[in-house]
Amino acid sequence: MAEPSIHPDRPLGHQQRGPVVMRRNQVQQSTSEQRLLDSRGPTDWVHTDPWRVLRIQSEFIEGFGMLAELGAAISVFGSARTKPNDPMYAAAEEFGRKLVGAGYAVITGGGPGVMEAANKGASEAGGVSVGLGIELPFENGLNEWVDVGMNFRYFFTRKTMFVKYAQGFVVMPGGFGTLDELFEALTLAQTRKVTSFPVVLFGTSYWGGLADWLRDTMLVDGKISAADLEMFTITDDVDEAISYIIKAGEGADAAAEEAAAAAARDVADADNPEARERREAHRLGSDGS
Ligand SMILES: C/C(=C\CNc1ncnc2c1ncn2[C@@H]1O[C@H](COP(=O)(O)O)[C@@H](O)[C@H]1O)CO
Repeated sequence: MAEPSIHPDRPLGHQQRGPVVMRRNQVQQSTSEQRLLDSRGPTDWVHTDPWRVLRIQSEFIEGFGMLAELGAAISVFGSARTKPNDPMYAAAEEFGRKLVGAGYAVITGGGPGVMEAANKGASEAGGVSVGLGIELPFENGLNEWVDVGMNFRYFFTRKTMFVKYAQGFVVMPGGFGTLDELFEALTLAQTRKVTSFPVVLFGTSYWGGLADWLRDTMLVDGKISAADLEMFTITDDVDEAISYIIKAGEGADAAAEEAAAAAARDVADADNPEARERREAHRLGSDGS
């Protein structure tokens, strides 16, 4: 015997799902909501790609939500293995403190080593100390100096946050993870996927060999251009690094203001072409050309 219709106003053998009509043997015996609320049934869908896409989306949403109002920030990258007695640990801590002094929030990977040191310096200086952690098989969790943090499941979502919310990068000595983050930043800037930002490689003896190879091999072999080598600077001086970042930030602000003024002029000129001609004539007259 047929089950009674769950929609008293619709006949058996007829089903409407949004704009879709189903009749006769196409009628589903349960509603979407029933299936959503029913905990029985197969669970392998949690390991399927469509479900992963939703998890990835939710990481972007959580990350964007957490960082949207962060303000100016600098990402500090570097080895997870740097010990507290290493001079680079002290330097990263100094970076954390001085970046906060210069008005920046500090973003790290939220892990141990250099990340912990930079978070410690930033937190102790009373600034915003951000940790974007990553779930790893040998999970350590966020270091204790992270004041605003999130643990990401996916490296690529997390890397988007490092780039989207930072106005510059400090790269301390590190391994594969650090190189990955450095070259992601350089590639995005080189391909104009992001506005160019300052990148400081800290530690001349550590990074010097890499810089030499980039110049003597990559550049000579035509795999990069000379301008690409100007996307970063190398130093052993924290104050010099911070001045470089601040100066680049001022340059970027001035360029953004000029671009906004030019856009406003374009809009005004579209309404008033004579004003544009007068301005152009004045410019040509005043520089003598
Ligand atoms: C290796 C150990 C723990 C790893 N824990 C990490 N937690 C958070 N972020 C990490 C971790 N490991 C690497 N990263 C990211 O890569 C960069 C450092 O990698 P490297 O290979 O050590 O240079 C760093 O900036 C992080 O974003 C146990 O000690």
